[in-house]
Amino acid sequence: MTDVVEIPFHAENAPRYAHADDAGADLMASESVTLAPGARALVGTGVAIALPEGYAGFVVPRSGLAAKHGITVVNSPGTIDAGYRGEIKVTLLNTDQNTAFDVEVGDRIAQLIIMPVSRATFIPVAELPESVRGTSGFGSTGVRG
Ligand SMILES: O=c1ccn([C@H]2C[C@H](O)[C@@H](COP(=O)(O)OP(=O)(O)OP(=O)(O)O)O2)c(=O)[nH]1
Ligand SMILES: [Mg+2]
Repeated sequence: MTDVVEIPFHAENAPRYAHADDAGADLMASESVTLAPGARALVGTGVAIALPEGYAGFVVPRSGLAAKHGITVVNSPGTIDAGYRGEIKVTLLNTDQNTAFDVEVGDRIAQLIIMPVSRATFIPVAELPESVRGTSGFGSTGVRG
């Protein structure tokens, strides 16, 4: 890690890095919920933070829950704005079509990545500068290989 950002928080359980050099700090559920197959739920973490100006938090899934149980975050990455002082919540989705998933209080349900972000000034122009890609996209280079 290159820099350490100090982030005031308000909660019982702080987001927690499992290893000192992890990018994501785990977020714990503050409530229990059962996700039926294919169901989603907005799950509280009990955590509120005050990010410094110029930073954002991104709520992303945990790969273990995804690979083993099909649990993901609907709006991944969920964006935590620097000015947001409310509780961080996680929109969990159970993509498994057959098996329900139980979330217990204290379970690590997602992780929070803190990143510096740029603010843009959008400048109206008649034409955009040329580029190699131009307007090609959406599989223009082929979808396999
Ligand atoms: O996964 C998420 C995403 C967002 N938020 C909180 C923090 C964020 O700053 C705020 C607004 O998020 P966003 O801008 O993504 O939602 P919106 O639907 O555009 O709501 P708003 O109109 O309040 O901006 O909701 C979460 O707690 N979890
Ligand atoms: Mg918004």
